[in-house]
Amino acid sequence: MSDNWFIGIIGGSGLSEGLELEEAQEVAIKSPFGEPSGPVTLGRIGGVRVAFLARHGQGHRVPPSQVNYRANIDVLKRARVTDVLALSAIGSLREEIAPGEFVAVDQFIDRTTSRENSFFGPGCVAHVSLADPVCPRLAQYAGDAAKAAGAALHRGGTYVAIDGPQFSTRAESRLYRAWAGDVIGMTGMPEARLAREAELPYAMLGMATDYDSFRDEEAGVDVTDVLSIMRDNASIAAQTVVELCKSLPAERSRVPIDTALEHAIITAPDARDPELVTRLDAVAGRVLS
Ligand SMILES: CSC[C@H]1O[C@H](OP(=O)(O)O)[C@H](O)[C@@H]1O
Ligand SMILES: Nc1ncnc2[nH]cnc12
Repeated sequence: MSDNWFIGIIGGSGLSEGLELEEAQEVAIKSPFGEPSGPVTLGRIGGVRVAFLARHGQGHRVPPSQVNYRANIDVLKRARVTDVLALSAIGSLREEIAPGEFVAVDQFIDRTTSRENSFFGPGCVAHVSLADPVCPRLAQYAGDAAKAAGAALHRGGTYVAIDGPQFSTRAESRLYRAWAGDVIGMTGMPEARLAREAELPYAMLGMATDYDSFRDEEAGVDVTDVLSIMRDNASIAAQTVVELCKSLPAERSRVPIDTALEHAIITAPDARDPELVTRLDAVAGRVLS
């Protein structure tokens, strides 16, 4: 029994229908940051507590730029998860990352615009470090779990986050390769930023569904191919979560990300906006109360 781990799983396009959890219970958790993508399913896998949230909602209703990333992270924090693993469909920007293969992402380039990308703001300003946006421990466990589930895994990779919903032009795809992007998706940012602000160790396993449109001789990305690879990957992704829960050590030791806000809030206590401070009760209550 590893009762001090509580794993939040954000299921992306390939996992909208959820995971099989023991003692599953669906709860609608309210957030002061608005509507999350849907209810959170709480349960256990082999004694480890798990909270599952479908990023695009049940039945994939929410497009990538309309996902309320703040509410999603806030409700997972309210559920008291200790760590967050995101499972995402990605396009490959590299010949060596073939469709069907998995990537334990470790860096992001954020090309998104107009998404709420911080819990903080006027009346409570905070600056967390994001140099290493992924928790190395969780990425290691998740990568090992993906391999145990039968995935071909690449450890490390830079994820270029775009708004979408359209796939990239050929010129954009070539540009992202020149920027040293390895994979591309529409959801990793601001999700990873917000997890850090909420002091939640975050890792992302990307499941390559296509080569992005950098190959001159090939047609561009086709969503039919993406969905077909996604369906093939879904059972490996679900098994990865099972393997992860099986592999966690009984005790969860603390990591620096657990206290990422320790010295991050720079607004003087008497200059803080009480309304915002109240909204931050789950995300930053540890340092604000
Ligand atoms: C259906 S392909 C495009 C879609 O898939 C990815 O979603 P997620 O990261 O939630 O798995 C990608 O980011 C796009 O939103
Ligand atoms: N090529 C691609 N671009 C952006 N998001 C994706 N998700 C899956 N494949 C993708």
